Amino acid sequence: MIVTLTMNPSVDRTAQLPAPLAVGGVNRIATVDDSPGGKGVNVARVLAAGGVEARAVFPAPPEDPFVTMCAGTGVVTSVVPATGAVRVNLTLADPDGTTTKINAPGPELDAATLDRARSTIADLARDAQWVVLCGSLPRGVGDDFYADLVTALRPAGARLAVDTSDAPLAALAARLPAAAPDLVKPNGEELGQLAGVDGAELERRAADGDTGPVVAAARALRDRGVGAVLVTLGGAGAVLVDDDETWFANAPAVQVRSTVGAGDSALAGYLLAGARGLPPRDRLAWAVGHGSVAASLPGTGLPLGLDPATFRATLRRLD
Ligand SMILES: O=P(O)(O)OC[C@@]1(O)O[C@H](CO)[C@@H](O)[C@@H]1O
Repeated sequence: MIVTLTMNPSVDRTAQLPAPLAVGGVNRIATVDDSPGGKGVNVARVLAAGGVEARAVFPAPPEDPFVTMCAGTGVVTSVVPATGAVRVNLTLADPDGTTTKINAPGPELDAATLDRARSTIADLARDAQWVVLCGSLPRGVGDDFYADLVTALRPAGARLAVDTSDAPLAALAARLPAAAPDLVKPNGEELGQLAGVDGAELERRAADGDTGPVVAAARALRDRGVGAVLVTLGGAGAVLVDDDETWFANAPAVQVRSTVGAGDSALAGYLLAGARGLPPRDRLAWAVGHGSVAASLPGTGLPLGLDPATFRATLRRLD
């Protein structure tokens, strides 16, 4: 079983605009769609559709519409009882696939909810192959939350993945190697935050075809105890440093309709390939395959049950 934890889940509301977003102007909406989101929820949905037993853990009031929305997707959940309503995150989708995301802060969590979340995840970790800690932390949760959890869950034996950004990511970086996860999945900017280098420069260089700085930063993280580093670089492809192998994959040419959920789908693809015992090369191919299909779907569209024969990334070994 793979367990995901999303401390700040969200109803993802996608407003499809008939014309490009006019900042400061009046914008009309063509259609609106709501789906259950939050990084760990997305990961669990893709895993379950790929045939791997998965469970999404998140705090929410048990009667929150978000819980019903999740049930409608069939994803298995453990709801940690909380009081504040689940946030609504807005995606403004331009006709050309450009997305503008406006993420709400989410409800403040109290100490009792945090304790319940920690004990729920600790119980589930005992029977899990992976525990995947995902997304931003709402108010009331200290920046060290993930770093503390990685340390606390280590004796349970499950492998641990972290996909977050900003302050919680910086807190994790400050605690390496003691709190080193088995897997991190940063984008270029987050890799910069983790490795203490300029992420915008990493992304610029990768977009120009030079993945050298990304590879160097990812390898530096391995040297600091992180098991594997899967870096998603959007249209510039992806890099995986894993099992002492370094691989690059180009981004398959797809018509991008919404990048929301693409990183989560890439992470799920990596885990799906791993669950089949496949080597790093295939883990990266599956990651990129899932990520690119997600990017081709509107809103928080997820690749649910893909045929691996359709993965078209070109891979290059870099070591
Ligand atoms: O605010 P966070 O937790 O960083 O990100 C939340 C979020 O943007 O991440 C998912 C896409 O990765 C969406 O389903 C969701 O709206």
